Parts: sequence; C-alpha cells; structure tokens
Amino acid sequence: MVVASSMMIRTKKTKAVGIPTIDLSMERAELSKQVVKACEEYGFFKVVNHSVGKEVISTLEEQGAEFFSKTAAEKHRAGPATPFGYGCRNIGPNGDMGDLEYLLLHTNPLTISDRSKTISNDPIKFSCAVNDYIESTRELACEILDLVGEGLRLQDKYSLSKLIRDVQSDSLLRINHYPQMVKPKSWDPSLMKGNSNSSIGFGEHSDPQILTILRSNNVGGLQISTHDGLWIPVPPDSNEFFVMVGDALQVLTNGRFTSVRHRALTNPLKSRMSMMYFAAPPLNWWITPLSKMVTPHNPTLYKPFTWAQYKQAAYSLRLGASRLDLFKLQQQQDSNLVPPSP
Ligand SMILES: C=C1C[C@]23C[C@@]1(O)CC[C@H]2[C@@]12CCC[C@@](C)(C(=O)O1)[C@H]2[C@@H]3C(=O)O
Ligand SMILES: O=C(O)CCC(=O)C(=O)O
Ligand SMILES: [Fe+2]
Repeated sequence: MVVASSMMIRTKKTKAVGIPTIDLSMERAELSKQVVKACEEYGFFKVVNHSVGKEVISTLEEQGAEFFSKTAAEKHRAGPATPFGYGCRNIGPNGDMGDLEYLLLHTNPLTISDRSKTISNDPIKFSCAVNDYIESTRELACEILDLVGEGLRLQDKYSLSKLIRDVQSDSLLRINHYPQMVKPKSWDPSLMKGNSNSSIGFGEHSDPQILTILRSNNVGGLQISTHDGLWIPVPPDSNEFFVMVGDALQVLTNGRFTSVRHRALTNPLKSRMSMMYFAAPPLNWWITPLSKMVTPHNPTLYKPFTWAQYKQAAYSLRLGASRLDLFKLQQQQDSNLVPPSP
C-alpha cells in the first residue's frame, strides 16, 4: 500500500489527497510494490531516507543562490539558453514564458566544466558542486528504476537504469529560481493563476524524459495534476526528493505508468529555488515498450522512436502540448466486432 503523507491537501475543487511518500529504507519486496503503485496512480511520489548527502545538496543550493544573486548583466553572460545556459522568463524555443530564471545544463562533465566559466567566478567549485549533485541524483534515479524493474518483474531488472547509466546519456540538470513575485508594473494577466496572488512560474507540462528527480527549498509552488485534471499542491520538503514519471517511461511501460502533468506557481512572499535532474538515455537509443509490457490483450500503443526523434518533436511544440500523441498507434479494430445494428 502506498502511504499517504500526514499532510493532506484540500483545494476548492478536490477531495483531500495525500502525496504518496515512500520510505526507501523499507523491505525491498514491499518497496518495489509501493514504487510501482505510486507510478501507476500518480506518476509522482516523494522519497524519504534516500542516500543523497546533505552537503551535496547544500553545496549546489549555495552555488545556485550565489549565481541568481548576481546582477542581470552578469547572469546574461551565461545565456541565452539555446537550450543550455541562463534563461530568464523564456522557456524553450516556442514563445512559452514564465515568471522565473534558470540555468539549464547538460550533464556531460566536459560541457559542465566549459559552461561553468561563464556562470561562476570559481568555475571549478561550481562544476564540482554540479557534478557531485548529478552523480548522487543519477544514483537515486537508477535505484528507483531498479525498483520499478523488480516491481514489474522484468527479466532484466536493470534494463531501465541501463538507459540512463550510459556515458552518452542525454540527461539534463536544471536549476530554477522563482523570485518572490509581487504584481509587476507591466503585469501580463495571462500569467495570473485564477484570482490567487500567485502567477505561473512554469506552465503546465509533462517532462519528456524517463524520470525527473526534483528537490526545492522550503517554499511551496509545485502542483501536480491528477488523472481527473485537478491540481494538487505539493508541500515543499527541502530534505527530500520528489520523483516524476516522464513521457519516455510512459512509453517503456506501454502506458501502464502515465507521465505526470505539473506546473510551478510563484510565491508572493518568498523566492523559491528548485533543482531537477532529468534522466534520459543516449540520443540514438530506441524508446519502445518493454517486451514484458506488451501482450495480446495489451498491444503496443506507440510507434518506436529514438530519444533524438522524441526530443526534436518536444522542442518543436509548446511546453504544454501532449507530444506523445504524435507517436500513438491507431488502436487495431477487432475484425470480429460486428457494428451495432441501427
Ligand atoms: C517549451 C519547451 C521547453 C522544453 C522544450 C519545449 O519545447 C517542450 C518541453 C520543455 C521541457 C520540459 C522539461 C525540461 C526540459 C529541459 C525538457 O527537456 O523539455 C524543457 C525544455 C526546455 O526548457 O528547454
Ligand atoms: O520548479 C519546479 O518545481 C518545476 C519545474 C519543472 O517542472 C521543470 O523545470 O521541468
Ligand atoms: Fe517539469
């Protein structure tokens, strides 16, 4: 059974909903069952008792805060984000906007070392902080994917983690900074969230990758969408990590897991900083349902595609697009079915 956190959430339109919280120190067989259940029900869960060191987290947090406290001119030296580097308000190449600034980095150590020169006055310190954080969150992502492998009883329980362990992995790291947002002078009403004081920091979307490992400071703002389209605010927890199922894992599980739609709102009183490790395979690897997930009763739902093809599709679309629709196979009509008589 997935344990609901003690903090129950009540919003105007929903019944109380708990964010599944999974204790990674529990007995393995039960743990793998809980991970699969949370992936199926929400595509989202919080993990506690993980093995990422406190210092690894706080060092990157300090480096991020130091960067975002610089002047706009200094920060723009690390931009524009096309797609990597420093971005401010622009998200992606298709006109999406949000009330945030960010650093988007590829996880390849050589590119990090190169980028760090425009980001920090102490590039070695910055790149070490980033590399240590990536190494730890990659391990956490692999651990979770191995648990998925066990829970789904895959023949090779490591087949999912292998996708992101490869040296050519296309995984990314993003550090988002949402400034404390009081109504700006030139206010764009389209960025307001209903009648609340918050604006949209990062609009609704699913992540294209396999898995996202997210952590933020103790300021709320992240919301996830349930399968019936209701928004659930996620209580922040700076010591723990949140795990999101991405589009690629939806395909690998042939739709048994669904990628979670989520968004981030700004906070009118406090600034928020979040860090995401987006776990992805190498560009030329194929994303196709695992053979165990395809049966005569559960035929394959997606056309095979490479990660590069999927990324290209994602980058050609707006942030909130349902990009997986482009890769869905038409459902086979059962030829034995007789159409209903008029
Ligand atoms: C609008 C966009 C930003 C994005 C690329 C895209 O065209 C659609 C997907 C977006 C997203 C969401 C998760 C993280 C991210 C880095 C990714 O891989 O896909 C972002 C892209 C981005 O910010 O560049
Ligand atoms: O900042 C957050 O909490 C979420 C950001 C996000 O969803 C993303 O960068 O893909
Ligand atoms: Fe996201």
